[in-house]
Amino acid sequence: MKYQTRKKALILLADGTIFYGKSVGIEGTATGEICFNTGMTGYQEIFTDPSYFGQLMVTTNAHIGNYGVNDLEVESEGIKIAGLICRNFSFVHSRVDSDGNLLDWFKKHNLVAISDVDTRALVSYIRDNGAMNAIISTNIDDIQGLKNQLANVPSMQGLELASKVSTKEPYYFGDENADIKISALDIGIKKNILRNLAKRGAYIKVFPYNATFQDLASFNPDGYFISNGPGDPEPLVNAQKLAAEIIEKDLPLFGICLGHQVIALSQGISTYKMHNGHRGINHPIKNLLTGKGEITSQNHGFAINKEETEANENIEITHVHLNDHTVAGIRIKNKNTFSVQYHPEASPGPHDAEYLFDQFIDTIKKTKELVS
Ligand SMILES: NC(=O)CC[C@H](N)C(=O)O
Repeated sequence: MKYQTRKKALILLADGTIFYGKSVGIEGTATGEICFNTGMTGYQEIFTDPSYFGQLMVTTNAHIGNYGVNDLEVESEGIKIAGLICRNFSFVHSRVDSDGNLLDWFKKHNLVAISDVDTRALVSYIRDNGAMNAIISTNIDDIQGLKNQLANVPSMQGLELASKVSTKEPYYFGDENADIKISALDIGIKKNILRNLAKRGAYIKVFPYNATFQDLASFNPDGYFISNGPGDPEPLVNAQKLAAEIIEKDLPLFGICLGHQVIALSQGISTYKMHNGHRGINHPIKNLLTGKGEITSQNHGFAINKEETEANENIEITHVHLNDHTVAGIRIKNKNTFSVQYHPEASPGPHDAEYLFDQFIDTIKKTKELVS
């Protein structure tokens, strides 16, 4: 498609600010909370990460689409972001193992995407003014109509979205003859978490968001896992109850991101909406148990309350985010539960934190030895 012939498109923020750009070719309107990801690679993994459900993504990488798409580089079936806002959109791509073009993939999923936006100005604006809802559209003439539509978009605070992306039916992942069995609660699980567990010798049964402890326990697992996912963790009362039960019974439990927040809530620690979340693949973390630094992949807009965590004598803070000192990891003292706010499975991102999967498998093995 010729650059000059593309339709004008706009981004209208909840505070009335407007940014203009050009449609990449799919006409329409999309709404959600606007957020930005600073990763320089991994757009396809980001677009398919269920944690982004309900969010309009601004990519700070100046080029999107240049390496095409690959059917294997997905974190779930289908695109999960609500819409894309970028600087330069590549209508041609070049990469030996790509299976196709990003625009064709967007067309297949009917994703509204806007390019030629001054993303540096937009990101600075939302960085300074905080997370907010927005609407993007190729119908640029009826601003009042768009404002009315935007006013009806629910706020991310208090929003339950896990049920929208969770599996409807339980399913299995990995080798059924594996030594270790894990029951995973899917509140928006990324595939690479399952790949990381399976790679370490686990056979996993994945359960829907509303499964009970009895459901998960019926698989006779050696360990339990609570996944990442979209939305506010607070309304996820079923998952919190499940976490509390697993912890109470002192069974091995690992939680990532939304799962980490659910575990904290189950122990009476509150969560809050951050001014702007952490979304990128170079976030520095300090592991307080080893003193070592890690560069990590992150994607979250909520966090757990630090003062309450420090004051809770059953919980130890194991990791902190070095940019803003928010809590990045916890463990329950004298129990086999730990969780992190970031993404050890990366995809995209660095692999510094993969040791957490080893730690989980070791915890499971030790508990198994004690039981047998
Ligand atoms: N990646 C995630 O699990 C995100 C958790 C939660 N939806 C948040 O924004 O904080």
